[in-house]
Amino acid sequence: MTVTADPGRPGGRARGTARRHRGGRLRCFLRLALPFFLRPAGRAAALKFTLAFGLAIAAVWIGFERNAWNQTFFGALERRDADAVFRATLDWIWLLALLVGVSVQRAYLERMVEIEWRTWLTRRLLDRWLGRGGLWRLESAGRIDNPDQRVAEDARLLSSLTVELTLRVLLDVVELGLYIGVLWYLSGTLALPLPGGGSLDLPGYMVIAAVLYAGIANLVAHRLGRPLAGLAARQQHREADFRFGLARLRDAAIEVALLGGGRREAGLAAGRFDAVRRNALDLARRHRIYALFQTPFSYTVLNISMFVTAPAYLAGQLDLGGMMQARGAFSTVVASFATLVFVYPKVAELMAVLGRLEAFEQALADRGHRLCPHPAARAAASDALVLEGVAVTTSDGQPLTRPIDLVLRPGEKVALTGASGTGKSLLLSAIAGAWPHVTGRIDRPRTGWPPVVVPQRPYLPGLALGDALLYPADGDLPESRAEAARLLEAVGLGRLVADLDGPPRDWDRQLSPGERQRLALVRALLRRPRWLLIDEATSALDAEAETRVLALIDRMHPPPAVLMVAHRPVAIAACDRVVELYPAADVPPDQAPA
Ligand SMILES: Nc1ncnc2c1ncn2[C@@H]1O[C@H](COP(=O)(O)OP(=O)(O)OP(=O)(O)O)[C@@H](O)[C@H]1O
Repeated sequence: MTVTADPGRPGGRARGTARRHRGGRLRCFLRLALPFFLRPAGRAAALKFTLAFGLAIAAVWIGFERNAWNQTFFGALERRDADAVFRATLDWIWLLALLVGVSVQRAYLERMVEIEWRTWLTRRLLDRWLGRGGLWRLESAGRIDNPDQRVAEDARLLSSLTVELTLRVLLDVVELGLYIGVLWYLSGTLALPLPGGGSLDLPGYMVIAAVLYAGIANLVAHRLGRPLAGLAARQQHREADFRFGLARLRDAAIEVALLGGGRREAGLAAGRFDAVRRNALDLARRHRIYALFQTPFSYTVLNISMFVTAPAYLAGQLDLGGMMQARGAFSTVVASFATLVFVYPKVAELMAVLGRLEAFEQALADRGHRLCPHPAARAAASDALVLEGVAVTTSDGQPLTRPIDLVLRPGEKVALTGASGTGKSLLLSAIAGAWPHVTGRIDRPRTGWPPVVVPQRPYLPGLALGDALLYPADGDLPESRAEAARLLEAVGLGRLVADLDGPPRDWDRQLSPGERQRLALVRALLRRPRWLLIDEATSALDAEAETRVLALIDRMHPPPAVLMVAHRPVAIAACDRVVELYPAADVPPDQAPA
């Protein structure tokens, strides 16, 4: 979770959305829809959508038939015609069965389209976020809040809201097309008396009235409902913060228990939930304001139709039956044309979702934060890692370390030391290409690069041990199984050999920090690195175990070149030489007063 300014709050947009421009959401929508619906799987989904639309129209037709059925049934009853009543009853059963079948199948097809599109969307976002280095790029830049929510929740909402709204609007268009001609015909020509005498002939006046009435209603809906999009975006943001906070607690369960922090965590989580609640209240208030317009509008459409059709009846253009028919047609035209009034809250939610996805896509596409390899790095002419005047800076360019020169040749082992917080881990990350804020020149060796890195915090995915030791490669262990077993024995984890082919386990929770560090080293050595960057990877081991584990590196053929961040004598002694890193603020030793 990167806490950024609330989207939705005036003047408080998330940084990732700051460069949003007009039409951005539409372009983002097209980018997320067209490539799917143009490919074969998407075309099949589009076909399903078309079928769902056809079934929705069929449901409208069945509705008409069921309406007409009333006349048949009650007419037969009135005539006391038992045969006709029986036939009408059979019709009723048949129409009901048809309606159930059509409705169920339509809903199923809609779900299918949603799932297929969401699957494509999710894979696309996962690939761009995780597969192409976006995860660390976005996290390190702090550019975007809750990317996990954008992948999990926003992709789901985008597909379901779009399918639902598109179907609804298409049906409204069909109904509008069906009824507008009927209404025009029934309207006839109204002679409007003019003040100075004479009259103005107004053809299709009911259509004009319906379009004006619905048009104004759409405008009012837009005006009243506009704040809903911002509020919905803020709600999604806060819900995600709340959920992420709870999920992160699960990783720190034992620490919270040992610190006795349960009550405090409950308070903190309640505080985050309070932000959810406050915005939910704002949202509810805005929905109430909106409903104060939408509800009377829905209820009065039929009544208004009475007043609109009455002049034609009074002028003798329509009989009572015609007026009733015109009322139905007028209401349908208004309701279809004023579709925005009915769907605005969902449109606002869709806008919020699109805004979040657009910001996510923009942040992912921002090559300004591309990390691997960073601009300072280039391939060396020689087979050595060469650093010339390299200094690490903060993301806003403040120097953290004094420049350093270093040449690391194959098979050499160099310890990188310095006070805590100097920037040793960041320098290692910069060499590996993961920290872009660096000055000076880094020449990567010609062969054997990229390096294998053993980070300070060992990360072991919750896979079977064999797979966790292959990570990030994806394959079978058999080739290196014997080697893995030998290394596990060598680092004192022989008891885990049986787990190599065992079920997935949560290694991060079930092993001690020292055991995890040893596993991380085993994993690194299994990759037979030529260049090894180690960040205090034996800090949790006792001196004897540390010596034993580090000796494994020397026994490799050929031994890798090692740059190792180290604080402790055992690790430093295992290296050929020591390079010290100083904070930028320190006075260089040669300039220090005697
Ligand atoms: N992702 C980050 N974003 C911003 N600042 C960071 C980040 N990681 C580390 N820093 C800051 O950069 C400085 C150097 O951090 P670094 O982890 O490189 O220190 P270190 O020398 O490895 O420390 P230690 O020996 O305690 O592990 C610290 O002041 C730290 O707060």
